[in-house]
Amino acid sequence: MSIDPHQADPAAWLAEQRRHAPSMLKRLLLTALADAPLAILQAALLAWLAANLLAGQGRLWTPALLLLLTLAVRALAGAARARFSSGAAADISLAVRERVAAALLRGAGGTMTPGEASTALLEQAEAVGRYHAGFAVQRRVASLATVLFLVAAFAVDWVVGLIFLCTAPLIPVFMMLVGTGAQRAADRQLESLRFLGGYFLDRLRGVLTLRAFAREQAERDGVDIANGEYRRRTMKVLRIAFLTSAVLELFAALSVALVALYVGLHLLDLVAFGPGPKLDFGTGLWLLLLAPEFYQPLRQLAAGYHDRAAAQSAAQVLAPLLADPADPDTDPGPAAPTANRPNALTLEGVGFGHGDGEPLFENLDTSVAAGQCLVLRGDSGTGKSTLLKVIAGLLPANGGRVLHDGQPAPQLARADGRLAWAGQHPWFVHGTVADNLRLVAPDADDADLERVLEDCGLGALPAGLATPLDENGGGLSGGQGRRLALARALLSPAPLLLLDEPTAELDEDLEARIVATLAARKGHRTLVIATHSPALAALGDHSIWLGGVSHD
Ligand SMILES: Nc1ncnc2c1ncn2[C@@H]1O[C@H](COP(=O)(O)OP(=O)(O)OP(=O)(O)O)[C@@H](O)[C@H]1O
Repeated sequence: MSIDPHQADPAAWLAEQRRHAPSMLKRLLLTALADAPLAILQAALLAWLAANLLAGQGRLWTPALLLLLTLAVRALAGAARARFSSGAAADISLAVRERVAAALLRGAGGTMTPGEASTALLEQAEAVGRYHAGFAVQRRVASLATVLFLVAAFAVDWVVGLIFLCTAPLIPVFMMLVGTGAQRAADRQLESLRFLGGYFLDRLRGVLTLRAFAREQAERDGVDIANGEYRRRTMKVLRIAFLTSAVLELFAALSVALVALYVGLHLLDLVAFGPGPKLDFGTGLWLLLLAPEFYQPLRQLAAGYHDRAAAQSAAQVLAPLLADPADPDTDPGPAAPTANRPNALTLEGVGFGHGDGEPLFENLDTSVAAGQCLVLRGDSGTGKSTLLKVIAGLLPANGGRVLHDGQPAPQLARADGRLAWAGQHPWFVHGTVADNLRLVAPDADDADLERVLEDCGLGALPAGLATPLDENGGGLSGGQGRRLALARALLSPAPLLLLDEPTAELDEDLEARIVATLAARKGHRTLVIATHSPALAALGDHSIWLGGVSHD
């Protein structure tokens, strides 16, 4: 994946995502904060009721009714909290998912594999929502609730307050200790999921080829291995999560036992410190009931700790992806076309090489006026398609620059209809020929569509405009598919057309027709054509030879 993880600060980006559900998160926080005072009240009412029962006093209705009321309010607050929590998680995940989808459509994902893209859209967007509705809220709730419980405990018995104060930090300290390991395990799990997603998708796409070569069993074994690795890494994350909660349960249980021991000894007058005679049965029971409630928010915080690790791993990928300047939140939109349009296309010292290898081409200079035709020629593999991609902004030039109308070239996906592309392996939507043509000209009538099909030698399709096809062009021959892509580019209103071998593998008559069609478009559109065909190359006002050797 070509995303630079240093483009954006993942931690700041992650924190910022709470803006997608501000009111839901506020309501969630309020209902979550209500739990601690209600727990203190519930424990007090229960202790009051028990003390009155034990003392045989008649005032049972008041504490019993108040207790029922508190239990009901607490249950309602819990239900509301669950509702707001799932609502906030869904809102945030949806907003992040929409932005990820838009970024991927703009081409911001660079060379992300399909598996990486689908993981970003599904699991990683989900992890961000889960973190904000879970751990991030619980962190604030736990700190405020802890202070409230401590104040209540210290106000009644400083020894119990001290036990709470000394044992509470054990939980966050332990969480920090396991934190690095948990983060590493979450990263590795996510990496494995991304790999598995891509691997599985690739095999599904190529299932017919695999079957033809009798490779099903070998590939099934491959999927099993990838799946086993994902399972192993998931189990590691779960092991850390379960182990963490088990240790935290132990801390909490020991601390509750300590409070119980102190209260018991005190009630038996076996300890000589603490508030002394003031600690009666009711107060002792209240403190005892308070103890598990005191550790509850911290335990919930710890339980959500692996959600935090998952969200941080997700942010490492999503933050740079969404830091693309064309993000709807940050992009002011494409620059308005300039009134002065001296050149439709200029290459200034353009060079490109894949990775660290030898440059495919360098120092290319040319200036193509609006309405002219630039032809790219050269032997197979010399870089014609690559140069088209650089001109389209699908690949970044390693040197020099490409100017469209005097402006730095936009990426194809962000060109806002200023350029159209017909590649060697065109993509179609699942539908009819008409559906695919109307992608670029929604208002075109059938006569317009039939005319452009005729121009591209597709006048005799079996079902005409209603001919069905799938996304790989299935339903048409390879040559027909490429000509349909050409027809789509011609139908689009884009002033600059980038065409990759539009006459490849055509017989002479069809080639002549395409050449005539493009000749008729010259003057109205600027054409850049990669081709091996001398007839098509003859249209060029300018040509670039790649590979250095001209065979003309
Ligand atoms: N993603 C990539 N990574 C590394 N090398 C690549 C990549 N894509 C293409 N190449 C290499 O770049 C070179 C130029 O490829 P390109 O498709 O631009 O050639 P071309 O001139 O259009 O060929 P043809 O006429 O056969 O279509 C080839 O040698 C190819 O192997």
